[in-house]
Amino acid sequence: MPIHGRASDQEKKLEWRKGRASPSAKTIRSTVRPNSVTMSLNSAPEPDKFPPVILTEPSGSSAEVLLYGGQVVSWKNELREELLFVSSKAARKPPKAIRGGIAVCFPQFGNFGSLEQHGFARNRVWSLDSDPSPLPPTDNQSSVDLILKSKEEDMKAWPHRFELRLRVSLRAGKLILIPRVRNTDTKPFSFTFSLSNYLSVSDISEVRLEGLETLDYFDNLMGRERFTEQADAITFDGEIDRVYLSTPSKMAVIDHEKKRTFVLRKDGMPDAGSSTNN
Ligand SMILES: O=P(O)(O)OC[C@H]1O[C@H](O)[C@H](O)[C@@H](O)[C@@H]1O
Repeated sequence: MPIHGRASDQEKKLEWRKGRASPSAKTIRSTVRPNSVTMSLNSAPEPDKFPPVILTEPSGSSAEVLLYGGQVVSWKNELREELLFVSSKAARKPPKAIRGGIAVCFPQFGNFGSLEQHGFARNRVWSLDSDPSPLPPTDNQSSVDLILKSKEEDMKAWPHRFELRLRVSLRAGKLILIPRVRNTDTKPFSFTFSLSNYLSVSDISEVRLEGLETLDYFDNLMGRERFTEQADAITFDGEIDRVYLSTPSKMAVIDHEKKRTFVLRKDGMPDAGSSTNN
């Protein structure tokens, strides 16, 4: 039964998940594009000592990226409309992860392993990356490069040396995230990874997700049992928490009430999670 009636600040969250090994750098690219959107790099000091990086671009859109978690916590279009959801209860400092925006889950997605839910990268303080090569240097207005390196304290739970990089670039109508993992250890390691996008939508009953038809998925609400999607598009009549397998490079989240479509594109991450969160 569809849910009717308004629920402000409801969100639709999509996750992309990947697993890889081998001692080399791996680039994964994902782009989220609403109907239209664009970003400058400024630092505005905040009392919590983790000043956000503000990206802007000429058409007036903007994004806010925190060193805490390497997390995008705001993306506004040229009309200054917020496109991402962040929980009003989220504290933007350790030790708790920020619930919302675009969370970087590494080296574990969800509870697919023995680490804390979604790994530790989302509640560590990242640094600005001064050497993003081989990616070309960015302009300072609309992109930022961040890095998280392995620390001794994390080696107890996950004994691998790594460098996790993230480039966030704002363009007209697009937000592009390029994460890269480098194994700086002497032995291979495996990991799972996701960029968890909390997209802001008007009313979840007015939203449909296209691109996952006929795919197999694990249903986290059914003991991770495997099913095959039968619907033409995913709609949300209640809580959903699934991981779809071998997903296409393009998916669309259509918000009928806001008359807005998010087009999600990805490279290098085979699976996609779909869940509702309030
Ligand atoms: O609340 P978080 O730790 O950020 O996780 C949010 C969600 O992430 C994934 O979608 C999991 O499959 C869900 O079970 C979980 O609720």
